[in-house]
Amino acid sequence: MTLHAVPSPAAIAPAVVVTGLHRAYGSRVVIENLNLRIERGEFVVLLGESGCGKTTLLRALAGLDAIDGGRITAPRRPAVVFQEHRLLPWDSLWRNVSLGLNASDARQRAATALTEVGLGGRLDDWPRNLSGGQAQRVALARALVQEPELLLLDEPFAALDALTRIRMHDLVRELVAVHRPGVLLVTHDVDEAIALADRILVMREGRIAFEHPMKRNGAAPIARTDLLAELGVDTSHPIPA
Ligand SMILES: Nc1ncnc2c1ncn2[C@@H]1O[C@H](COP(=O)(O)OP(=O)(O)OP(=O)(O)O)[C@@H](O)[C@H]1O
Repeated sequence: MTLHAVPSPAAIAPAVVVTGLHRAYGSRVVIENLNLRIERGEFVVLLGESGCGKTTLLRALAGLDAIDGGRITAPRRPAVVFQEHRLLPWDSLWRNVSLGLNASDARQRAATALTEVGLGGRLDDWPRNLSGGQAQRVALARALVQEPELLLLDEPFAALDALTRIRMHDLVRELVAVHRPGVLLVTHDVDEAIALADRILVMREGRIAFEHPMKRNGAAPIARTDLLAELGVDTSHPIPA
């Protein structure tokens, strides 16, 4: 009889571990002694006032910016989706998606990824023919084709209309459930955070000041008003609908 070893959850490496991260621009400290761990398949959403350091953290995790101290341990290079799609206008959709793949089956893999985001019939189409939501779908396909262990999302839905945004939420949730990367989503949208997060983090002045698990360990969902209060929004006055 042959025994097959089944990896225990503890044997699956986390998507990323950050310890004692420090980042400064000149004398201005932007990230101070920040610690963070994201598991594979975990959807973490990062909120915080403008200027608190969210994008700086994301760019450091993506390897796009230098760090001044601490350590970022990730098994592989993360994939990033930005607010703007950043597709190359002179390349077809499948070439955009497979950029950097360097594989003989690149077109096939791009086709699979485009199908997953609902654009399987558009391989040879061009970025100029896409709506904003479709372009972000292609950007998602381009990220997922790399099979990342960590997926970084920097306000990717912020420029979309409300209905498209909701559809993108559903799509991202499905894709993360299938591919199971760890996810760090930066957003200003409290409802988006509540809709998508397994865990919500609030950053203040370069530190994780508040953390709330959403589904894990049977945790109760956080009330919208409590989250707004954590973000410094005065909720004592009713907000007109
Ligand atoms: N290249 C840079 N040089 C100098 N200061 C910078 C640079 N990039 C960011 N900063 C400063 O670092 C701080 C954090 O910026 P960051 O973009 O990370 O904030 P954020 O939380 O993402 O803000 P927002 O929500 O408005 O995008 C800000 O005070 C910003 O002015």
